[in-house]
Amino acid sequence: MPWLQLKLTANRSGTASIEYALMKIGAVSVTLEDNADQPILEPALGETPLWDQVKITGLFDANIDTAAIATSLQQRLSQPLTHLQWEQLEDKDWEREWMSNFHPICCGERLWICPSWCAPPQPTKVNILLDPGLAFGTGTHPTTFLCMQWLDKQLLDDLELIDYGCGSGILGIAALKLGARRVIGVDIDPQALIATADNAQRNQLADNAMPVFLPDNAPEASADIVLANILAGPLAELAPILTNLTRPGGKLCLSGILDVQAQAVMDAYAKDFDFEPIAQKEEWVRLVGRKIR
Ligand SMILES: C[S@@+](CC[C@H](N)C(=O)[O-])C[C@H]1O[C@@H](n2cnc3c(N)ncnc32)[C@H](O)[C@@H]1O
Repeated sequence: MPWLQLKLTANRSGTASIEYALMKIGAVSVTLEDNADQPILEPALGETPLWDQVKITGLFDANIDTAAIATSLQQRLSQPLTHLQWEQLEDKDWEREWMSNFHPICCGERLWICPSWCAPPQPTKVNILLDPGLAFGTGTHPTTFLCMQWLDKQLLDDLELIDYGCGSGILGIAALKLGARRVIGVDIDPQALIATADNAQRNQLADNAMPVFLPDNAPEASADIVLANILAGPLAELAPILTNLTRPGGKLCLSGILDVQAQAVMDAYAKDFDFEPIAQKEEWVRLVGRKIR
């Protein structure tokens, strides 16, 4: 079934009321995007909290009366709306749309990520077979790639790791296939825990090699390496927890951080960690620190 998208732009102050009005008049979803190529910055780190100009898209069933919807939207708002644009959107299997962009990826000397439906191009390398399902983590995103590149260079034999914010389980599974003894996966999203368990099985890992937990149920025992690819704000907030989970002398690998946010995140961990030089891919950085006490 095709859909209709109503597109319009608004300034920052008008966005919330338009979003609310669109939902009230029957939009099945509302999407907000930056209209001026400004980075997403998080208020917790003292940066600009929102974009100045926002592109708003309301998604509607194709059978609606577009003129009636536009009138009804305008009646709910105090500011006049201009440049309303309707576009048809063909239906697709949206949950699986990303699959067409997911190809085998080489992450260094040893490690490859392969979609579960592809034959590995280098069968003798360490291939991670992956179907992220509805969870984040295919390696196509720079934040995941930076962590995979780091893991590729580590000697992990017999080490214990924690993959905090495990998503598809990609990082923990890679660590296990590179020789780690055990990885604990933690995520706030139950879908991620399912995806991680499925991917661990797909990669023929032993049943108990990567147990997964919601944060409240996660074991408090520390590990040799803690990986966390989340976002700068949550990483800064999680500093006490991730610090406790890293053994003295152990390493913490943080990703999901924009270059402009790196210092603020390092500051949150500075008391307990010595950081290596920052690695960067596009506007994203990876921070690796050794726990000094
Ligand atoms: C960017 S994805 C990373 C997934 C995967 N580790 C990777 O590197 O591709 C971030 C994951 O962290 C999870 N997450 C976000 N906030 C969290 C929190 N406070 N505690 C645990 N997990 C969290 C999300 O549900 C998501 O699965």
